[in-house]
Amino acid sequence: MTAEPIPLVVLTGFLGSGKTTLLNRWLGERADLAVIINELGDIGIDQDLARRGGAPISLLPGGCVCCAVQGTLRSTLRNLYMARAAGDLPPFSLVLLETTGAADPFGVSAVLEQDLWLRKRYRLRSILTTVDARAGAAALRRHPEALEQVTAADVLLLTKTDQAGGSECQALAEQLRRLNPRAELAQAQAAGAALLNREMPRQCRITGSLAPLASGAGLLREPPPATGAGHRLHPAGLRWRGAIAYDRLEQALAALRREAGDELVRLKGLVAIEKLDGPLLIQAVAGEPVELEPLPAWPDGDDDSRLVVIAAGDDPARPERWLESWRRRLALTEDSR
Ligand SMILES: Nc1nc2c(ncn2[C@@H]2O[C@H](COP(=O)(O)OP(=O)(O)OP(=O)(O)O)[C@@H](O)[C@H]2O)c(=O)[nH]1
Repeated sequence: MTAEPIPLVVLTGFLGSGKTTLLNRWLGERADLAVIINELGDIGIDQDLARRGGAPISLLPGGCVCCAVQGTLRSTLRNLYMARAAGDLPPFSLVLLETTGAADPFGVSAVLEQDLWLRKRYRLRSILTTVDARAGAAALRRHPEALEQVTAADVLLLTKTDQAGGSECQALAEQLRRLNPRAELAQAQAAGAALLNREMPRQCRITGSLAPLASGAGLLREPPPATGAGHRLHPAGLRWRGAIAYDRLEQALAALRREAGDELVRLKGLVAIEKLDGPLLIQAVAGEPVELEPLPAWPDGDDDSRLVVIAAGDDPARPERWLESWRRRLALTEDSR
């Protein structure tokens, strides 16, 4: 085999930090990408929001590529390579992997390092990490996953700078430089898809938890999970049929946020609303206001309403309970989970 390995770029960043938004922009700028989208839960929303264009998009639901679905990442990369070689896919020149917002990017590089077949055919080109200019500092304090993503980055991309004050951005930028002095720091808004071509010198792999370093620097206020404890971020999803009235949706959202408090780190949904043709896209990041956007049509003809919530904490069953309350509050009957 003489062909050059295909470059792989990892796009990571904490939950809701703007990965899919950036991915969509880049998909509009270049047509030579193959994309893999990894989602924490079984019900995907990002895949529906990703601008299709001509790019082949592979979906990896059900857990993080760094741990739960490492095997699926391996087979997805193999399949992509074989399909390209057989001419079944356009001759893409780069694979862009959007991780979940909870992923450890080193777990992704481990997949390539440990698999000889893949190592000959793919080359990790760079790790790009989005950091929310408003919510990023709190995420770094609360979630070890956010810290891992920042420390692993070759490029740190500040998102939502349009919503943050200058001093807020400045303070976060200084914190990021301290945490990862090796990484380049840029505004996501100014980062064009040409960034994907940049070859980053590969750093040595850091093994073991980085959390003690950060705790020492006074960055982590909450204890990190014990080694091997897995993520403390838990997804749950619900699908149902039937449109609901807009005011009932508003009430249900308010009740969900009251019940969940600051354990709710991410909420995404596509919901059928009475008198609307397409779905209402619902998004919220931590304590930020809920964003609602009517879409003109249901993606891929799948017109089930669906809602995904992601909770932080030690009780993996909590988000299921929030969705149970949601279902009862809205009297949803045709649950097709
Ligand atoms: N104002 C503003 N909003 C943004 C920007 N980037 C993303 N958002 C909003 O932030 C929310 C989350 O954006 P996504 O791109 O879905 O974030 P993500 O990192 O893919 O989210 P997960 O896949 O759930 O981890 C959405 O409501 C976006 O519209 C930005 O630069 N400015």
